[in-house]
Amino acid sequence: MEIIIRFFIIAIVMALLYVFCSLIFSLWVFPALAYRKLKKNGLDGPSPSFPFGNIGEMKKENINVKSSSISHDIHSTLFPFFARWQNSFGKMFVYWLGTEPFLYIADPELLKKLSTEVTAKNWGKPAVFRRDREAMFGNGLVMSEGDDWARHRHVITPAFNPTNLKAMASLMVETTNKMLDNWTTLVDSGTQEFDIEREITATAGEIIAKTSFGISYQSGRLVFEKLRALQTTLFKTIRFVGVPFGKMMHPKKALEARKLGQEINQLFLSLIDERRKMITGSGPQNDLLGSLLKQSEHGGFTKSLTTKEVVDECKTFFFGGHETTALAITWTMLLLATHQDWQDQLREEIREVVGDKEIDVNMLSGLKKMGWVMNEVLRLYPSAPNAQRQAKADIQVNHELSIPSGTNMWIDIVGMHHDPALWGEDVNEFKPERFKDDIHGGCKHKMGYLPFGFGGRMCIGRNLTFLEYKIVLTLILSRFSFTISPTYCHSPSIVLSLRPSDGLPLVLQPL
Ligand code: HEM
Repeated sequence: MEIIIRFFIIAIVMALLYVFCSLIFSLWVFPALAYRKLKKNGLDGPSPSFPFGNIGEMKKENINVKSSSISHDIHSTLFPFFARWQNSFGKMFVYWLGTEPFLYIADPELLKKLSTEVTAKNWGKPAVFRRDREAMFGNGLVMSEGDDWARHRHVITPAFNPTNLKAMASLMVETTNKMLDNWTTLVDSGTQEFDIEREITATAGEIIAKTSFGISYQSGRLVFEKLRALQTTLFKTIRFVGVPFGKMMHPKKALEARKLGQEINQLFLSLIDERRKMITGSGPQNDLLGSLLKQSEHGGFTKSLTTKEVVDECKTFFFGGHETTALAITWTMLLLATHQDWQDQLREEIREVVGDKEIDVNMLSGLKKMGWVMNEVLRLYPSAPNAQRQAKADIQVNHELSIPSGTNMWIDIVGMHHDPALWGEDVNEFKPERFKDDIHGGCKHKMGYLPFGFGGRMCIGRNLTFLEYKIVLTLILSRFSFTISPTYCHSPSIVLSLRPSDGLPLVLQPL
């Protein structure tokens, strides 16, 4: 008996020792070794402290600046710590989120070199974010890696072919007109001020619900509400991403996020179930969900997605598909409200290109100035303000830089879009004409303008966005003029995407 007890105690001590050593290695030794390797390249950065890394400084400086005047110099207000560290360490340095070192990159030349060294399939996403955002994206296209990513991308790409996009256009027109009819009724009954962010987000939500999932906004509302609640739960609390056991600092929020994630999964599972029953019929199944299901039923082993993967893609598209586009249109409305000359120019262009005719997809390419405006808005206010990567193997960039496998990278898109060295001294001014004869807007480096990301992992939905952006804006500008409300407070903030913290109140006037 005594021997058994002794054996039992030794086993427990060994197990505890193993857990302790694993923790020390994963939280201390491995990150420190990776850091040393990075530093050998001559990289510097702010000094971290255990176990928070540089999170303390970042939180302290991250004050939500609200102002009645509108400055587009948002990098220094959104990321004051990055702006400060750039001044001290340059456009590439190492900082720490908890016990995870991150290579900060705002140098387009380095990105170009990395892109030639690493193919899309071999780029990973930082494990720390994959875990943190699991409830939101699961292992959908945004977060998947390697062969999984290639398979998902292969299955999803056909859903965005020009024929499918064209078929979505009439639903976009119909849904936008419904919003505008409602605005007309409200203006007639005395309302002048509208929260445009809320309006556009609801309409973009309705568009994605109809075009991607073949459901009404009403049916999709529960999903939207839960996704929004999940987004707020995940991104609005003081978070400790990368800090060991960071989720335990907000146990209630972590549980809430998990529960919301499971409820959203369940909602999508019933949606998929219903569509699976329909797919045996011969009706058109060319929306996103129809395409995914068709592929998973008939795509063959190498091309198919499991039901769990289809759910993850649905979440990714429900969220990514409406929020980013809605925000691009919202920021455009702000910039046009404060630049009446551009509002007039776009209206004139619409008169010339569309006239009194119904909008036709083929006309949209003629809206050149609208394209410049969109590019300039996405430069100043990129809906996706950063991109993240993780090296899946050692990367050697010429003889200059050696990045060890496992290195996390943070690509500061806002930082590059607001860099005077790349754009000139007028970098923070709204000047759509930059894009007149140049798709890079006169940026001194082709990789300095990345609103839709880069390389093979570039945004899969960008053509859908161009289509929706031009249709919604054309219809709004044809029926309303707008000015900024005196109650507007300029306070861009990041809740995963870049958004106006307090909405966008505009005063509308029917034309
Ligand atoms: C203004 C609108 C949009 C912006 C600014 C935007 C921005 C981006 C950016 C920067 C990336 C690259 C992220 C990275 O490299 O880590 C990306 C990827 C992605 N976007 Fe978008 N996006 C927009 C609209 C859309 C729409 C409408 C959809 C879907 C309907 C969508 C779905 C995706 C997906 C699935 C990926 C991951 C692609 C991959 O990794 O292969 N996006 N987007």
